[in-house]
Order: sequence, then C-alpha cells, then structure tokens
Amino acid sequence: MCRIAAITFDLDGTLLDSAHGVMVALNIALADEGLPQFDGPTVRGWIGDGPDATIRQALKACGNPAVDPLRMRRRFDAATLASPRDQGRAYEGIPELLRKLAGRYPMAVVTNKPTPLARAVLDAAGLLGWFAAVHGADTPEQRKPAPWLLQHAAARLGLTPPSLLMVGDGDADLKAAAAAGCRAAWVSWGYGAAPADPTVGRLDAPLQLLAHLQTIHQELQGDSSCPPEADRPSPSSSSRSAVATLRQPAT
Ligand SMILES: O=C(O)COP(=O)(O)O
Repeated sequence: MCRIAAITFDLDGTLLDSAHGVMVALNIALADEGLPQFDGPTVRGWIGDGPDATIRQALKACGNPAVDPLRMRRRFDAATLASPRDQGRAYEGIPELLRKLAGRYPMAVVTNKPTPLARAVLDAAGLLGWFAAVHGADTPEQRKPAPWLLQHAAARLGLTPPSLLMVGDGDADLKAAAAAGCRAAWVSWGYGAAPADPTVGRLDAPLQLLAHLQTIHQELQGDSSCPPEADRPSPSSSSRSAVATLRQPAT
C-alpha cells in the first residue's frame, strides 16, 4: 500500500449531521403527493444511497402508491436548495479537523448526494472552501458502492486510488473504497453500522483521524512494496492550483 496523499470524505453522517434536513425535504415531497410523513430516526436509516433511494424507501413504506418518483425528487431537490442552511451542520470536531489537515493533504468530498445539493449544503455549513473538489453522484451508475467517484476524485488530484484514504460512515463508502483500491476509515458518529472487517480503521471522534494517519505512515516506513516518490504520479498542475487557491472559511 502507498502513503496517503489525499483524503476523501463522505458527506451525510460523516461531515454533516443532515438527517433532520433530509427528513424535512422528504416530508415536503411526500406532503405534495398527499402521502404520510416520517420521523427523523426512520429517515436516518434511509440515508446513504442518495435521494432517489431515500424516496424509494419512503414510497415502499407507504405501500408503493402510484406516484411519480421523479416529481418527488424535483420537489426534494427544490426544498433542499431553498434552505441549505437547514440541511445540517458540521459534526463537532469536523471544522477543527479540516483546519488541521489543510495544507497537509488535498481533500475532496465523495457523496451519493447529487453535486449541486452537496455543494449547497457544504457551503451553507461553512465547509465548502476546504475541499479541492466535490464529487456527487449525478447519475445512478456513479453511486457508491461503485468505485467511479473515488476513481474520478483520484484522477482530478493527479493521484491513483491507492493513495486516497476514504473516510465514511456507511457500508457504501467502505465498499466503494474496496472496489477502487483505497484505504478506508469508518466513523462511528454517523448513520451506518460498524463494519465486520476488522482491518478497516475506526474513528470515534473527528480528530482521531490525525493519529490514524500517523499510524498508517509509521506502518509504511520501510515498506518496499510502495514505489518511491519519483515513480508515482504527482498531483497535476490543475489540482495543485485548485488546492493552492482554496479559500479558508471563516469559522
Ligand atoms: O444519501 C445521501 O443523500 C448521500 O449520502 P452520503 O453523503 O452518505 O453518500
């Protein structure tokens, strides 16, 4: 395995506690169709595979009424974009973690939320400026657990997937990392269940990522299976300038 050269973060349940915002947007879409509302704990269990999957789960729980899921999705998106500030706030410790990592690692977001929604909620939460790129699932094939978003994130940074560390709370995050050949760390403060695989790193608080990175680097010292720096792709000039021009959010 290679040294970690960049970090990718899942969004919902990892950077942002967004369950309440997703519940509100979903309930607006359901109300428009004359369908019942769902509470926070129920909706929380439907987050992680993107809004189409959340809507599908809600419709299933309503007994699969004959409504147009695309119309519901448009309503869901409009409700999210109308009040992105209400869509969730950063978990405690996340802004401090990002501040400490900035300048040491390029960072990107890899989420099953579509990109416009992801950018809007990250911006409203004051986090967008820390990231070199936001990779949202804009088509069903891109969705985690497919490796596409991680492969794309690595390419945008001029890296290969084995030099990424994917940090996420869900099964889809860990499976996408495995499919792309990235390392993964699971966060326990989000919406997903603990992974069965004991080799996946576990973080119980955001700042634990710093010690986790140090452990990985220590383990790699003397690992000859990793090619020397000069043989590895270096970040492309476009990704370097993307990182260099990141604005520092006023937190
Ligand atoms: O389900 C969603 O909307 C997005 O989920 P993710 O940010 O955990 O990938």
